[in-house]
Amino acid sequence: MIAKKEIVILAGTRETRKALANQLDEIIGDLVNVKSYSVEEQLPPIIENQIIIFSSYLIDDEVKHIIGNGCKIIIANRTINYQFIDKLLFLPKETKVLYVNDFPETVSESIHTLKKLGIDHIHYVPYYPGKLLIEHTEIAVTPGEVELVPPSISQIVDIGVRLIDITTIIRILDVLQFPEENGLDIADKYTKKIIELSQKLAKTNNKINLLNRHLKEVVDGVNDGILAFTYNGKITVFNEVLEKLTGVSSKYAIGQNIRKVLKNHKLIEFLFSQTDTHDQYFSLKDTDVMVHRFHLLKEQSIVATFKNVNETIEMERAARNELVKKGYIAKYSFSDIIGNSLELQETKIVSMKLARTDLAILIQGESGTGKELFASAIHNESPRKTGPFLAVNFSALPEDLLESELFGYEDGAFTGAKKGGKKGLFEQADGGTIFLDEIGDISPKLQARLLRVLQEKEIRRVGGSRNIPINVRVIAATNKDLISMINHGTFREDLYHRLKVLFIELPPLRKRKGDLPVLIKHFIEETNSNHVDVSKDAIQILQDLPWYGNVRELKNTIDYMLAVHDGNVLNKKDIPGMNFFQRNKLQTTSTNEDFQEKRELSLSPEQEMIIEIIYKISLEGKIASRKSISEYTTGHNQYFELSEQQVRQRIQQLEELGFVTIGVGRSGTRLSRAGLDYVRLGSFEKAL
Ligand SMILES: Nc1ncnc2c1ncn2[C@@H]1O[C@H](COP(=O)(O)OP(=O)(O)OP(=O)(O)O)[C@@H](O)[C@H]1O
Repeated sequence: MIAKKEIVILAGTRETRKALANQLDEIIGDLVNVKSYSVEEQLPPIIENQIIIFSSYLIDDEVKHIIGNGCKIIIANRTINYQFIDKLLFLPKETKVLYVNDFPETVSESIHTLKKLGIDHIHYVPYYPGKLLIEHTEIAVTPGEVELVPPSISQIVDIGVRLIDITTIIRILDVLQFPEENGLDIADKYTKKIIELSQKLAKTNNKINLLNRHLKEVVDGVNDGILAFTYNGKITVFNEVLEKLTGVSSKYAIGQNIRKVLKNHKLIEFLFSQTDTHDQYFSLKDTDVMVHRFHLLKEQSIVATFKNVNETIEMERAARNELVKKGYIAKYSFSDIIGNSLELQETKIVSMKLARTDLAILIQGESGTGKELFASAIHNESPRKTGPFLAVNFSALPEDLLESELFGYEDGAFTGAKKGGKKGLFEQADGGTIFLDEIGDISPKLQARLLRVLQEKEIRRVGGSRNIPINVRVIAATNKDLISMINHGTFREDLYHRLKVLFIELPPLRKRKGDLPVLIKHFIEETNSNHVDVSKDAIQILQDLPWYGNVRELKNTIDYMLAVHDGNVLNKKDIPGMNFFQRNKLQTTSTNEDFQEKRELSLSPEQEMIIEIIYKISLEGKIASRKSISEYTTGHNQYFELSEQQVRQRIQQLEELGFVTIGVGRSGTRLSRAGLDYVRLGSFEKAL
């Protein structure tokens, strides 16, 4: 085997030595052995009879002492390292860069090569150690001499050590006396490297195109018009929405000067201005838009967005409708309020008339009489029926929570406040109705705030400083006697008058028992149990009950009976036991109730029934003994069935209350004056 020929590389620095040795190894390594030394590391003793490559003529002085006899010196022509050239190609046009190398000669040589190779879109400022930095640059470009870059420069583009050019390589082969084919082969290898670079660039280019397409789709997909232009006025982004808004095609607009595309001088002035940071309204063709813009300092560009104002209003409306969907909807209308009694019919007729005004309404009525039902029906009958209907219950929430629920809060109003603040119910009910349920439970602090809202028709969020106008109709409801609260100083009279511009009083169910059969039928139908009937005696017993819990209690009773009944009929056995029912009218704040009211407060339905029985028995001329009372209950209503022992207990209680007197021996029990009054005043009209 013939020994491989050998060449020696002598370079100034280790970096250069390694890079050049690698390069030659890669290209002609299969033909020659490559040895390499650098001045910076250690040079060999005298070299004789060798082909020596100098990395540059500049090292001549430093290496000439080791060059012995019979050596052939080739000074390498060096060119830019094509592998990293893309780093320069990606720098924007006209970028000023500091070109850093070790000597003035290498610097000017390199810059010359770069320009000759067509990489002339950037502006090179020469720099080598010892040179004064006069011009300010942010980017330094260096062929592997990173440590020579002045520390003031933050961004370094290392384009790698300059490589030996193809002419030098061909010369080396020539001196080594390789045949011509070898040279061609090498040239191909060299070209292949350059093609690889092109491939790399093409790949990057593809990626960029893809990214650009993607970005264009994103920008076009956005609902707003988007515009970007350089400080010189050249348009770089012009999306589809903006095409529609302006009637100008993006193909024409992009690359064009903004002044040629948008004719509205005020708009252009606004887009360029740096002082006014607020958004502004403009008219584009026939659309009103809200324009927002910001500067991209690094890109020396301005970006602007154009929002269609009509669409924004439409969006707000949709958001409001969404609110309505989320339960802020008035579910009932007057046709849902069941009952044929004169009392209810009259109340409905008056309420319908009041609905059509825009005035505040106070609804008074015992619990379960349908106050919320009426409020909802009034809203649906009012001109605000397409707006939201929001209900808030003053007995359900603590004061602080109620305050922020009602009036909303600003960002950071309190710990845990949602970022960006929150709209309160008054703001959310804009254009609609707010129903203030159990208004009698409102705290003094909230009374003061509510009064101000009703007076000013403005709200101020918790922690906020601006007043927000509101357009809301107020319907309040209470089962408390607000007048007596005013007398006690617990309810503000001025607030009362603001709430009670109009007034509706809902009659309790016991005052309109005629409504019971239709209500019962309605509640049965509501559960889709249309085939179910109610027996006559069950209806009779139900009508006898005092219904202190009103229609809600009746509804619950029917639900119970439907749950426990067998077959197709609700019977008296399905009526729940006495404990199921509300025993008396809920405590109201009242000071001047009459005697009748007092008795209602203290008597349970069972006690009322016993009084009625005693009265009946005495009407028949008989003695109301424990036995006869007990028998009476057995015959009439199994749910009030009382043993003699139970009767004894009950009449003792009634005696304590002053409604009966219990005679000694066989004389039985009689109604007292109060007991007789109770029956005669007719707290309930029915007879057992
Ligand atoms: N006339 C009626 N017709 C049909 N359903 C009724 C009627 N009155 C009340 N209801 C029903 O009775 C229940 C109680 O009514 P609502 O909640 O409106 O009473 P309320 O007076 O607001 O009670 P509270 O004061 O306890 O809040 C509801 O289910 C309602 O639908």
